[in-house]
Amino acid sequence: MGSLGFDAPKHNVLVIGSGGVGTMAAYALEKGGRATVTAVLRSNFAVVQKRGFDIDSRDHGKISGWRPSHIRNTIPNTAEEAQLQPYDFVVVTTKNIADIPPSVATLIAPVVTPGRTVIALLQNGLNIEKPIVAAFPNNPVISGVPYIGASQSSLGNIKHVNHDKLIISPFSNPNIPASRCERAAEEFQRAYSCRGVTCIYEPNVDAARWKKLLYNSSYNTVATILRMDTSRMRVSEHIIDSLIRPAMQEIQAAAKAVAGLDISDETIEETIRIDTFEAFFRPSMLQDAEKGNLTEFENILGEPLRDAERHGVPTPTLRVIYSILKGLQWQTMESKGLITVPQVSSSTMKYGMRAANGVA
Ligand SMILES: CC(C)(CO)[C@@H](O)C(=O)[O-]
Repeated sequence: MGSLGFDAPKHNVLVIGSGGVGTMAAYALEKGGRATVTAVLRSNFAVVQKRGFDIDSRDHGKISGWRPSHIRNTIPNTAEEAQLQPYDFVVVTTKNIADIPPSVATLIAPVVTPGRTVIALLQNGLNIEKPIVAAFPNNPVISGVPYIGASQSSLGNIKHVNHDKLIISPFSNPNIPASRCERAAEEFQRAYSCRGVTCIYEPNVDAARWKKLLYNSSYNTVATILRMDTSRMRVSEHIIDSLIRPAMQEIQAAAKAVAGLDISDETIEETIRIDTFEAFFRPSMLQDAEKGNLTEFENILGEPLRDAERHGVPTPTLRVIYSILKGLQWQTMESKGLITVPQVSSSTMKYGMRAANGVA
């Protein structure tokens, strides 16, 4: 295990992304005492450099002025910055926007030491490991499925409303022994574990990922379309009965057909009630949309939908939700200048035309 650096007193860990999930991950890793964390911050860098994070956490209480061991406003380059030690773990907590570059693989390339760095994807969705395993064939890639309800309410202010439960699993990588990926996942689970959080090792990555999709494919997506918190959806009843539960049941059928998993009806009902009424929780995809950001709808909904359709599972609810979200993503791309639509009507302006930059 020496080549993974697991014999060192503390792991050298890089956390990329410092919103709710990333900051709480950095906090748990430092609190656990087995990691020295460097966090890569973007929009909140100046604020956090000056006064640290203010965290209001269900598990850790109110913490003022907290910073991880090191913060940076750029992704390091371990080949060019001679003073940097190779990272044992690179933890990715950014949103995974599969349809728009730069990809996660491009983002992390400068910090992955071939054959050494363990890449931990603390992100939602399905098949997210595929491009990472392809780009870094000799590095273990591990899965983190967060249940945490953490968000950045304003720059440097983190609100964390659900108990932090993180499910860690090895992704399969045909190029390296399964036991190496398992040991990497177990070691990360140990490093993340600290008083207040529940970090669980789940050997079956499909079980962890499909179960979380119940929530993400339904609540995240419908909340984004309706701009509505999950408490109001439950009060309405019909949103649950005609959209949320049917979407979850389609994920349940897909999980069975695609991965052989049995998700019970009881699990669906528990997932419908996972947020407390008092939280008036706005799922992360809705928060992204409200900030005018692109959403990770392809990994959260597109991938399970395509897998389901390949296996002949009927998915009428998910298909409609997906099509609307694809339209919303198109609008966001236009507002960000990623798509240019001609403003003057012409003979070339027609159904299916490619927009000026070729994206349509
Ligand atoms: C816990 C959760 C599934 C529901 O609030 C969500 O907030 C999350 O992804 O942490």
